[in-house]
Amino acid sequence: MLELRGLTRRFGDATAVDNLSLAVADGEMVAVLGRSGAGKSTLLNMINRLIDPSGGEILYGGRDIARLRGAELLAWRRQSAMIFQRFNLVGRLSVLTNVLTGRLNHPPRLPKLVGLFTDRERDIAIDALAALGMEDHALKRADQLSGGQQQRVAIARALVQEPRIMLADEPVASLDPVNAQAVMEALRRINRELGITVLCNLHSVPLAQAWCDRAIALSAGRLVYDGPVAGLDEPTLLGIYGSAAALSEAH
Ligand SMILES: Nc1ncnc2c1ncn2[C@@H]1O[C@H](COP(=O)(O)OP(=O)(O)OP(=O)(O)O)[C@@H](O)[C@H]1O
Repeated sequence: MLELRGLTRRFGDATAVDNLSLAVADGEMVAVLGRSGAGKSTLLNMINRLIDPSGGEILYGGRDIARLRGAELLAWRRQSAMIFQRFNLVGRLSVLTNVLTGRLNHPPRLPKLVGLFTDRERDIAIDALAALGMEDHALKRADQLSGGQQQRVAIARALVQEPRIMLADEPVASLDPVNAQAVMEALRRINRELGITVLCNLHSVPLAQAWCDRAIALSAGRLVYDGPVAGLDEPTLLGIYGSAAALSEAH
């Protein structure tokens, strides 16, 4: 279980995440909603420790993640894989090689730096591509794929880290509706079939309602909703987004 207690991040005088407390059970799929600037990215970046909290605790399995250093911090980053809006694949490399780069931080590291992956690692990478319906594309150059396919490869690259949690920051924001659905479906599948906890920042309320069980919503860094996506009725959404205009942008 992931538990946040009084989690806070300030940037100068501004408070991006403000005294946030909540728990996420293993295997949940949670949408993180809120207007632009509400603190969603800061939240995920703190969980992965790309950003250090100003205060509060991030507990996973009873350990305070906010205090990890060195090898323990690297191990945590492997366990809590991040997905970004930009897929950051290397276009001229094959899909399979891109996925294998997700293993670079797994020991032994030296052979991998010169491109030597074991057969087992190749099997893990192929399995990850298969879990995302992408195994037939393994030998193509990454830049030959559509945006949605590239994002699924990026998710496969994250999967080979063998994470417990997937932190997805606007994973479909740059995709057309068809590709956005395919990527959300892929996240849902790895959540259900592999039991990986998914926290997913989304700009689209309908996508959250279609693919997630639970939503949490932030407004100016504060938690303003935490409950089932079915509870996101019009008055609740107006409260989260502040105005009908802001809400209509989230549809
Ligand atoms: N490195 C930084 N330095 C200063 N302020 C920052 C920094 N990162 C975030 N902020 C501020 O913190 C607040 C929350 O930003 P954050 O990016 O977490 O919001 P968000 O909900 O993810 O927004 P978006 O949906 O636009 O990505 C904003 O006011 C932002 O300007």
